[in-house]
Amino acid sequence: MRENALELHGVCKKYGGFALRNVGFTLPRGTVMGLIGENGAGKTTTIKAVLDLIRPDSGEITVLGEHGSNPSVREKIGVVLEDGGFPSTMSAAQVSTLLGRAYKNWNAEQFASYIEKFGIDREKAIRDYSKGMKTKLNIAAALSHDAELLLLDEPTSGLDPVVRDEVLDLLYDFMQDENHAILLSSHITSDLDKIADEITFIHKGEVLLSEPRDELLDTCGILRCTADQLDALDPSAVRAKRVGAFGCEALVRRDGVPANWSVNPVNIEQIMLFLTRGEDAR
Ligand SMILES: Nc1ncnc2c1ncn2[C@@H]1O[C@H](COP(=O)(O)OP(=O)(O)OP(=O)(O)O)[C@@H](O)[C@H]1O
Repeated sequence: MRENALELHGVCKKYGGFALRNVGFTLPRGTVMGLIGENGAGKTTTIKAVLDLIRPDSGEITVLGEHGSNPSVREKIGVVLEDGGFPSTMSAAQVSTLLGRAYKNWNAEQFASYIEKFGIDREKAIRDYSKGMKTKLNIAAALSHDAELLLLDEPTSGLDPVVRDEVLDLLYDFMQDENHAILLSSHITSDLDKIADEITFIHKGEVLLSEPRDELLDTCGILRCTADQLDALDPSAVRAKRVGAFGCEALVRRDGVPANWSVNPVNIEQIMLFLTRGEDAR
């Protein structure tokens, strides 16, 4: 069996008022995983732990079969970090020279072609870029050194819908190699609807679910019912609920609800809202 692109087991990291608690998930090669969660849930902290930019207090992380600090592994990871970036005085041409020294497999022609495709002036200093241009530069860099795993923190935020679609197409092309994998954090759930095979949902530093997206959407739904009906259900069928004065809404497993009850389809955004804001049922 092929090794996983990424494995996290029991990863803990404590800051003053925040802690990652027992974070664990597995990203198989050939898979795009969307890492979702509200602001401050711990997505960036998780990605930084994978990159060995912060040291977890405990737990194990394996990247492409090795420890993330291993230089040969770092070569194979393409990264876009929200607060990462290149010195603002540099131009795209200078970034290419810099990365040509950093990566053995740096492909200057490929980078130049992305830069041209994205309409970026090679000689312009990054400080004069728009937010979207900076993101595009970072994505071009991540895709230009023969990486096998992309770790992308909010790669499409700040991009207009047309460029967002272009970026998703590039990620789709990247995934044509079945050895490749992508972990991508995003608030833009419509992007995840287009590209993610798996969804990992992190809430207050804990993974609440990590499942194939289609299975999640097929097996779950929204039930609108009375409090008595909700109480009559097997508790294991109810993943989250909201109880109001005039009725209840619950995120349910379809197979735990009587066949003659109507269960509405659910999307990723609704699941995220339920698990974040609904009463915790499980
Ligand atoms: N170096 C640090 N020292 C102290 N606290 C930190 C540090 N880095 C992150 N945190 C805290 O950890 C929590 C999680 O932050 P993180 O950036 O991982 O969230 P996130 O899910 O990526 O959020 P967002 O969607 O807003 O980017 C936050 O409360 C943040 O303030």
